[in-house]
Amino acid sequence: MGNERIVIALGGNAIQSGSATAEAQQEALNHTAKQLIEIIKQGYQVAITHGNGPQVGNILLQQIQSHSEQTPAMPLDTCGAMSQGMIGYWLENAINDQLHEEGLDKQVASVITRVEVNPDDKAFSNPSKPIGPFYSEKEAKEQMEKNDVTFKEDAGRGWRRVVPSPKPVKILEHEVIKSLVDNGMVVVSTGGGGIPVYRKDNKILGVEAVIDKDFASEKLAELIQADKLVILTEVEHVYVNYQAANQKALEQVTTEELRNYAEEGQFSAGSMLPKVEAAIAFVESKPGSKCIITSLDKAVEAVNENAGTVIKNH
Ligand SMILES: Nc1ncnc2c1ncn2[C@@H]1O[C@H](COP(=O)(O)OP(=O)(O)O)[C@@H](O)[C@H]1O
Ligand SMILES: NC(=O)OP(=O)(O)O
Repeated sequence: MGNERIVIALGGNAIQSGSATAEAQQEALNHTAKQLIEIIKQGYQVAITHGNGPQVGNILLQQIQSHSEQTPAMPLDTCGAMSQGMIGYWLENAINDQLHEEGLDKQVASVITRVEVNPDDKAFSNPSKPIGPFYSEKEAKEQMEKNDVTFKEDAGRGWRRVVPSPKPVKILEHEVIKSLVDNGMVVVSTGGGGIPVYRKDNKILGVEAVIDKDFASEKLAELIQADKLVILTEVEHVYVNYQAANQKALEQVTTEELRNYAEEGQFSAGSMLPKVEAAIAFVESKPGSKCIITSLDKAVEAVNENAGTVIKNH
């Protein structure tokens, strides 16, 4: 098991579990890196991806709030690139410190990753990806009246701005990422689902959107021929009847069972549903592969299939 290749997708709380200050996020990532290092120590080849919903939303707000002729606001694709640089830098520091502390002779690198999307994706006319801070319903509705922005309720947690989230089609840097992993590097890539780009007249152009990191991580896992996709989030399991009196944790589940639960509407759009869809797509793309969805603190047990929701073909 230990020499398997795994893609580990870090969810929101692995980066920002409380305050949004640089110090607090770096602290959260130091904790995350401790889990990652335990996995690396077991001999797994690890490619790390991460979300950027809170961070890219905050960067966008900073652009809007300080916009002037001298300090022009940057577009959303560029904000995505900034979030990759920022989180990649923090992760490099955190993982580097842990490698050093454990005396492991390994290097960590982060790759600014562009992900091609279809400019005609229907998602461009239906913003759905929650980013940035949470607001009350009243605040959200006031902002929607004043500005040309959309807010939606996010899985019972409050209201957030939503932006288009086209499906990832192609990871432009996947060969670079694969060759780094092949050479034993710990690689951080595809941050925030990748920077959304499209091709026009043989040129690559950025587009204002935020790709779902679970879908992009699934694509990466396929392209680098990973054995496992591990999605780390806030909850220890995927549940049916989530938050109801008869809530039940899923421990071992087939893609067929999971698809049936999804069709029953068991998983919220924009939070658990993309993870479930990514899990099904990955497991069905490669015989014998598995996807595990669990919390950050269960990551070490989960890679060995001793915790979380393990999704498999049969
Ligand atoms: N059926 C379900 N089982 C487990 N969690 C669910 C379910 N439906 C919705 N959720 C919500 O999905 C959240 C995870 O999605 P999200 O916060 O978007 O992930 P990320 O960790 O990638 O930022 C959980 O914290 C939980 O609140
Ligand atoms: N880009 C993205 O999916 O980010 P989150 O996982 O933080 O929402």
